[in-house]
Amino acid sequence: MFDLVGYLLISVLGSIFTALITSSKKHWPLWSFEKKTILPSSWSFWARKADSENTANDEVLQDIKNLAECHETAALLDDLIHKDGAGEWPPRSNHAHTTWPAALRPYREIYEEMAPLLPRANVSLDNEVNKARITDFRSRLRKLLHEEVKLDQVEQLLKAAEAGRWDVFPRETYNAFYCCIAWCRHAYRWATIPVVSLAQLETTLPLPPQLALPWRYLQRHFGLTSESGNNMSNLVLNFDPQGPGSTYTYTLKINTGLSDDRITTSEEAFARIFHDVERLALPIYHAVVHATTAFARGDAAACLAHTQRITARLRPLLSSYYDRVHDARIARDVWLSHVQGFYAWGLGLEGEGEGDGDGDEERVKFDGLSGNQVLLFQVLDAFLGIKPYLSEENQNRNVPHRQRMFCKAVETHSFRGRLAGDGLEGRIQGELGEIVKRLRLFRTAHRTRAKVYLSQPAPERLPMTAGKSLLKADMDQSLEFLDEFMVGRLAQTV
Ligand code: HEM
Repeated sequence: MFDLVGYLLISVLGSIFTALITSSKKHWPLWSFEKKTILPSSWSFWARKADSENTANDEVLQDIKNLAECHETAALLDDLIHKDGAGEWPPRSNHAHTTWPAALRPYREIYEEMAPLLPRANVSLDNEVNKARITDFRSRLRKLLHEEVKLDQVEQLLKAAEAGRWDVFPRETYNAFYCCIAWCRHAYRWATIPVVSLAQLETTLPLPPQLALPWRYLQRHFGLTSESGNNMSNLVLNFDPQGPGSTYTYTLKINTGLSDDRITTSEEAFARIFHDVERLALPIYHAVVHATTAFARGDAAACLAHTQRITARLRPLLSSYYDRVHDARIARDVWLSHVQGFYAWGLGLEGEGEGDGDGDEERVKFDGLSGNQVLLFQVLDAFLGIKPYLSEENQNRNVPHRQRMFCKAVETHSFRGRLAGDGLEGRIQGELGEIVKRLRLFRTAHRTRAKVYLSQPAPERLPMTAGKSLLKADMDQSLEFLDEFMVGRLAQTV
């Protein structure tokens, strides 16, 4: 009897809450939850789902949309998914270029033609040979771009997107185009893989207008200032959900045509981690939003359940790193030369004309991609109240604006410092401590593994990481320099 009454009561209250969060209330920041009001809500539904690996993504996406009117964190996550993700997370990226607007298709066809010319099985240590390779690659790419691309038509499309005409330039096509332009820019930058010291020592590099002009629009859309690509443009968006097979297809490649499949499988295994991390992170972002919202309305039980979901989901997510960043999946002796170099950048101009060489720009050094741009770690740090790893300048260069906004909101609403030490809040505190422990474990393992990969011999080049550009004169000093960042971050992870 009690069960029935209790059930009815909970159902009625649940419906009231659901009606509230799906109501047309538009001013969520003004809608503050009354402290200590316990409202049954969709939390119990999601808490029950905590163990189910296969909770459908669209249920999560719909729930985030519903919550968007309740809390700033949900609104910003929803905005990120809608605008940068083309409605999904990881972001949708349509690489079926025959479906692209006609003016954009030559870029992908040029990629197909140039990609096999980029990698070399055997690297030369002779500067003259390398100079010829670089000059030849760049002039061929420039020629194709000049002959095939109708830049005014491309610009019309980019302007249409900027004006919100996503019917003309669908967001998932925009994402794949971003990836394609980023690939072409990095290919032009290095012109031969493995990367060689001659190219590393360049300080500026005027890019062909067909690669410079779209980049300005694309970077403006994503709210970024760097000349280099980033974790999103080059890695996460490089997976096509419409490819053959049940998994996402790895699309634009660095080492096309090389017969050593240790190189090609290592390249793909490395890239896939970044896509998988975002795929597995969606339920974590969702739980972060729920836990934050539950705390705001004073519902400690719900907050605890959602915090437990984060801990539970972290294990399989971090396994995508632990299970792949080792020699059997990503071969140590090929990663540095054949994979990592492409993602670096290490030069640039910043300012008015950005790369058009008219003298209004200031010479700066843009770093390339790094794991330090991965959204998940930034969200977890923000949630735990740990200050951001990247400086504001580097965030603005490499972390898309809407990702930054979501992290900022999570940081603003971080409640770790406001919890009581006992009762349910004490248990939340304990659960957050568990997340910190897992992050510390990751950072400890990462420190060791990164060092092993970076200390492989690569006589063709100078010490460099994609995330920190050219380093010290020798590898020992460089590793020491990098270790300071990693040790420093470990010390902050408390
Ligand atoms: C063999 C591959 C890798 C190497 C050699 C490597 C190396 C490094 C180095 C040297 C740093 C510190 C300097 C900097 O900020 O750029 C760093 C930072 C970082 N890396 Fe990696 N990385 C690798 C792969 C990954 C992967 C696959 C992830 C995650 C999916 C990742 C996540 C991070 C994060 C989050 C940071 C920022 C510091 C922190 O939060 O602990 N890295 N990495």
